[in-house]
Formats: sequence, C-alpha cells, structure tokens
Amino acid sequence: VVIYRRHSGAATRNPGRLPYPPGPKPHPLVGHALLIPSESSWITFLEWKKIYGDIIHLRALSQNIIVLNSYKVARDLIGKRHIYASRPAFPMVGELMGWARIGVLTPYNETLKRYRKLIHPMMSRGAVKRYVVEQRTAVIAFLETLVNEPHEFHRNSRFTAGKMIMSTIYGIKVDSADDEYITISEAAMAPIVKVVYPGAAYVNIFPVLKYVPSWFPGAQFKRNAKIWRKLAERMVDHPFESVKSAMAARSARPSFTSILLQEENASEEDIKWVSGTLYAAGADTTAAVLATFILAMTIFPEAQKKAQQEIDRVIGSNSGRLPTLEDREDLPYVESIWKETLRWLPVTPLGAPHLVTEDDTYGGYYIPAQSTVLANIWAMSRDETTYADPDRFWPERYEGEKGKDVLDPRLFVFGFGRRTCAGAHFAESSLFMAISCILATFDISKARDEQGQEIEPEISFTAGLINHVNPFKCDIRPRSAQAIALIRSDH
Ligand code: HEM
Repeated sequence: VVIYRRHSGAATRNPGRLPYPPGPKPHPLVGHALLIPSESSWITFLEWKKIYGDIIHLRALSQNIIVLNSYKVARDLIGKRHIYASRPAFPMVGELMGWARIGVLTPYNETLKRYRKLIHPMMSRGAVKRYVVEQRTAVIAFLETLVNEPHEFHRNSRFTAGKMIMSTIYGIKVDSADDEYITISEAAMAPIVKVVYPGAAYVNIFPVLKYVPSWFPGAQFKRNAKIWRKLAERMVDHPFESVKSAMAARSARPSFTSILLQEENASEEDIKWVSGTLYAAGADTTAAVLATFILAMTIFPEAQKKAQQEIDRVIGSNSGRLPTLEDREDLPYVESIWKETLRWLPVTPLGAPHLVTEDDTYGGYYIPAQSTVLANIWAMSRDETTYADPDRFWPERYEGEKGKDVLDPRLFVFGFGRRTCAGAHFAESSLFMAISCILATFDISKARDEQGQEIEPEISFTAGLINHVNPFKCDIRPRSAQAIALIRSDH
C-alpha cells in the first residue's frame, strides 16, 4: 500500500506516466536498501549496467537514487541541466559529523554560490600559477624522500599532498608526517570518505536513526560521529586561526587564505570553511593519484621507459635540470601517462553525489525531483567502446590520429556541470609536475622476494569517496648519481 501511494503521488507529477529507469527488483518495503553495497558500490553498479543499461533507478526506502553509468548520460543530465547542481542531505557526514559546511557537500544554495565565488578567481587556470613555487617545493621534497626512504613512498605521498595543500592554502610549512596539522587532518578525513554514499551507513538510508540517543545500544555510529565532528572542527579551525595569528604578527606567508582575508570582503566564517573545503577536497585526492601513478609504473614498465626516453630527449639527461611545467607541451607521452593515470583507476569513482531539484525526463524515463544522482565515473573509465582493454594502463590509446577520438578522461574524472572539481587546474599543475619529475629521476619496478622472484602488486583499494590503492611493495631507485644531485640542488 505504501508503495502504491508513493507511485501514485509521483504519477501526478509524471503526466506522461513514464516509467522509472530500470533497475534490480526492489524489496516491497525497503526497496533496494539492502542491495546497495556499503563498499565499492560503483563496481556493483557497473555489473548492473550490463543488465539494466546506462541509467539505473534504485530506491532506498523513500529515497530515489539514479545511477548514471555512461559519460554521455552524465554529461547530458548533470553536465547540461542546472537542476542537477545540488547535493542531497548527508545524514551521517553532513548532519551528525558536522561537515555540511564543507563546500563539496553543500546544497546549491547562496552559501555555495559565495564559496564558489571566492574559490574561482584563486583556482582558475591562470590563477593557479601563483602556487607553482610551493607545489614544486613539495614535489622536490617528495623526490628527496624517495631517495632516502623509498619503501615509505606510500606514507610520504600522503604527507607530500598534505604539505603541498597546507603551504598553498594556509602558507603553513610542515616538515614531518607527524606534524599536528597533518595528523589531525588525516584523522578527520579518514571516516568521512568512508560514509558519504547512501549504502555506506545505515543512517544514510534510514535518516530517522539520527534521532536515536548516543547511549542507545547499537548507536555506536552516533558516538563515533561525535568524536569525528570534533576532529573535523579542529581540522578547519586550527590552521585558519594560525593564519590569522601570523597575519596579526605580520609574519604570515602569502596563501589562499591570507589573500582572501586581506582582499575579499567576505565573512571570516566563509573564508574559513572555503579554505577547509580545499584542504579536504585536495589533499587526499592528490595523495591517491600519486600512489596510483607509482602502482601503474610498477606494473607497466614499458610505459615508464618510453616516458623516460621522451624526457631525456626533450630535456636532456645531462641538462642539469628537472622538468618544469614549461616543458609540458613538449612531453606528449608524459601527458598521455597523466591522462591514463586518471582513467586507469579513478580516485573518485562515484564523484560526489548530486541532487536533482525538479522532476525530469530522459530517454523516455521519469526522474523524480529530490533523487540522489550518482555519476559512475568508474563505469565511464571501463567503457570498452571508448577504452579498449580498460584494465590495461596504455597511454598509447591517446596517440596518433585514432587517439584524437578517444575521450579525454579529464572530461569525467573531475565531475560534471556546476559542481565540477574546483581544484582541477591546481591538480593538473601539481600532479603533472610530480609525475614528470619522478619519471626523470627514478626507476620504479616490482620488488623481489627473498628468492629473487618479482612480487606482483595486488590492485586493491581502501574504497570510499576517495579510492586509495592499498599499500603495496615496489622498488624505487634513483636513475643515476646525477639524478640525486639534481634533486638535492633543486631542493
Ligand atoms: C586529480 C585530483 C582530483 C580529482 C580526480 C578530483 C575530482 C573531483 C570530483 C569528481 C568532484 C565532484 C564533482 C561533481 O560533483 O560532479 C570534485 C569536487 C571538488 N574538488 Fe576535486 N578532485 C581532485 C583534486 C582537487 C584539488 C587538488 C582540489 C583543491 C585544491 C579540489 C577541490 C575540489 C572542490 C572544492 C570540489 C567541490 C566542488 C563543488 O561541490 O562545488 N579537488 N573533485
């Protein structure tokens, strides 16, 4: 009866009586709530694509969920129709854990518009040039760690990303992975990225659970949320207060935050949360891409060799310098490696959830207002009609005449429409720089066991909003004594 009412209610707004997009058979009471996996749901959605197609409808109790499994559909809907620009409520992360003010999760409202107005002029293609020196400092420091403690590359890639974002966004220098700024942020981010999606926490599907008192048996999620909320607030407050104190003492280094505080007529609260947003959205994604790149180089040595030959040819192995962003146009193969890194194992496989705010129709289907809309970036990266043999890391797919027709993964890995990644240009410059400098100075290969056998790294993830590859073993060695000297002189 309940279901019948829901449908008949919707039908009044659905005059053409169009069907919902297809999907698995729902449970009569809870819909698909128990079918949506709590982890790596993008892989299940890709499986369902084979049965139901590029657009799927799911229902978790009264919440409609639309999964978009192809680039075309995501571009047509989220990319082109402004009614898809909002975000759903996030009962666990937003409401219980206090992250609603982080821009990535904010609905498309006046606050979000103010946030984006502050971010855009500081993160446009031209504006990110102001961060290049800080980005390079962090990249070179990362190379130094690869010389000194290559087996710690996983931990150091996280540290490098945190250091880079901390110095560009707040002008704060951090020298060790144990620095409080880094440890607090990591502790605050770790649970967030796990519990954003509908199936990842029961309270996301059954929002009424948020009213259960913390002491109630089984309400561990509420007790956790309380602790995590404090961490999130510290992550956002602590560096912001440091910038303000440094500015008062006239010792602040120029940064995203100090410039906004000086130049913009915006409230401190907005600047604080915008800065926190960039840290939250930028540090983990950057670290995840770095680790993915190293994994790709470990498993696919031919691509690495070819890129090194290109760098040696263009820059010269005896030129006494490392690649810079000015070399980018002359390094097309390294560019293809960069694109392939983003596509091979996308670090944000479901992007960030969108909300459609009005009823809509597409391809003969009805999409009800207030549906959560998920762009399955993972499925786009696995589309065999575009990317032959998608599990293979194969930069050559973008080369030559044929390569021109291959979809540039940057058109989907950064999301769609008005909520497209606000840090895409920042990521482009920092990560291209990192990738080209690593290729110029290191050989990465499979580690060997005690019998001298190569260890094949397992490809597995800490699946969440941001998909990190799990730590794996590899062998990282400087290409020459000269490479080490180059890193140290640049440092
Ligand atoms: C390669 C690295 C990165 C990838 C793959 C990535 C991907 C994404 C994706 C998929 C979204 C959601 C887009 C949507 O809703 O459709 C997003 C949002 C966002 N990203 Fe990134 N990102 C990366 C790096 C960064 C960096 C370095 C920063 C900041 C310095 C950043 C800042 C943001 C912000 C602020 C948003 C929220 C935009 C909004 O909701 O309006 N990202 N990113």
